[in-house]
Amino acid sequence: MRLTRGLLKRNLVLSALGIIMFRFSSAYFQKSTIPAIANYFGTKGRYEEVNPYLIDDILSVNKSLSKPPSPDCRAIHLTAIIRHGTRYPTTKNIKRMKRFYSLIVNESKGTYAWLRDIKNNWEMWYTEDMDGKLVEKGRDDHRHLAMRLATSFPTLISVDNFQGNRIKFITSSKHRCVDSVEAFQEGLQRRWHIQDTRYSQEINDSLMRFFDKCKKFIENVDNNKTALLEVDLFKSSDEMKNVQRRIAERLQISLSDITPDMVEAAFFLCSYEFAIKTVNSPWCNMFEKTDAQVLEYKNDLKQYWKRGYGHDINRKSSCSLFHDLFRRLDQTAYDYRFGQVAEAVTVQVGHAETLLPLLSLMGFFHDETPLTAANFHAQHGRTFRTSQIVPYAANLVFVLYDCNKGLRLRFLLNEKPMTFPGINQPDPLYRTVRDHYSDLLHGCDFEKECELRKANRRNSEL
Ligand SMILES: O=P(O)(O)O[C@H]1[C@H](OP(=O)(O)O)[C@@H](OP(=O)(O)O)[C@H](O)[C@@H](O)[C@H]1OP(=O)(O)O
Repeated sequence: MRLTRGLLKRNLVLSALGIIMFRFSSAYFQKSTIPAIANYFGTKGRYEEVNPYLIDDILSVNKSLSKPPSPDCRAIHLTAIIRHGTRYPTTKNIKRMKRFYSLIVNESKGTYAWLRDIKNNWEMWYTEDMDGKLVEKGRDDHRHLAMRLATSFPTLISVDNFQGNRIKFITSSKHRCVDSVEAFQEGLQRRWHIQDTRYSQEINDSLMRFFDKCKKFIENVDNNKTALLEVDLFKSSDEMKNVQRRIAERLQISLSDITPDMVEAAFFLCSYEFAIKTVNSPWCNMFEKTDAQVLEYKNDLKQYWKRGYGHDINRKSSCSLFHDLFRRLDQTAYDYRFGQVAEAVTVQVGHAETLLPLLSLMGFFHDETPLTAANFHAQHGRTFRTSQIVPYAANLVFVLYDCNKGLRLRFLLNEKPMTFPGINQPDPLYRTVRDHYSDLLHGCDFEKECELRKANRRNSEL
């Protein structure tokens, strides 16, 4: 009897050790497939790099998220504004990637092992029809996000609310967003083990692609070649020239062939192979950390001047989404006081260029010194770092609570609590937030902000 008990104990200890070793080795393996430059991919970065704990357990949640501000508080509404999941490159970048790959195959004389690997074992598998479509990993991004949010906010993201049509879905018309919403709904169905009752979604580009409807943005930024002057200046900066020179030397290709666009195409190949296939491909060995920091800054300059603080109209074009958010929160506050909350949850899916202007309008990630081509070295500590703000499936979550002392508003970015700029307390009273943004709430009129002045209109009519 004692012998059996001893054997049982030994087996239990051995199997526990086996589980620990397996988890350690699989976590180690997963981490070892992560390129050293994975934190510099900007808007082409994985969500997992922003929340590394998800690498070990994709359904892991931060318990503090679901803890109400105080025991007397009850969550009454949640709005989530989410970027689509991981996608294929756009056609523009697939063309560049193809050009660079053939340059390597036909011209490179370099002898690095990773270079031989690219030339002998890697095949160009991207095709132009992929054009930014959602990939399977991108569906998983949204399925898992839905499951985590349902775990964190079970009284709001619930079967009853889902089947009672109190969870509303709104999306950009782009296929990557429509497919992301469907994946989000699949995630909820899996979480609750319910059959495939595909939920409807509202396609609303006025909300999720407001930048396409803002004449002043289209005229002054989208179609204005000088709007991204700082990006162009940085592409011919010494920092970029040094990256080009180092890449040309590693590849043993003429420097004149290694343009900034070609270097970025190789950088994107590394980021897409990793984001789509979770492969640390030989493309990543082409870059050192210093190269990646320069290419990250180039992308941040593009986002800053096209979607962020660079031009006022970038953030003003998001006035429609800003007002829509606070209209929903106000409506919930009213419904809750006088009856049942009709819309417990709103899930809105858009793009990096949906989230960044809204974050800028609300004052998040505002560096004292503007990002320019000339201050790359001074901006190493910048807060406007898209790698940390808008990876695939990035999400802004606003949760409204009813508490004894009044309504409170919690804000989470990528499942991390954030304080509103200028309101240095977590879960502030909702009226404090409304007071803080009163100028925007009483102004920020989309039609007025986006109206072309007569002079501009005369030019655009010429
Ligand atoms: O460099 P690409 O062509 O990938 O740029 C895309 C945008 O991707 P991002 O710059 O954000 O990585 C894409 O944004 P997404 O959030 O939908 O991925 C945008 O919709 C697409 O039009 C391209 O932006 P661009 O400003 O037109 O280059």
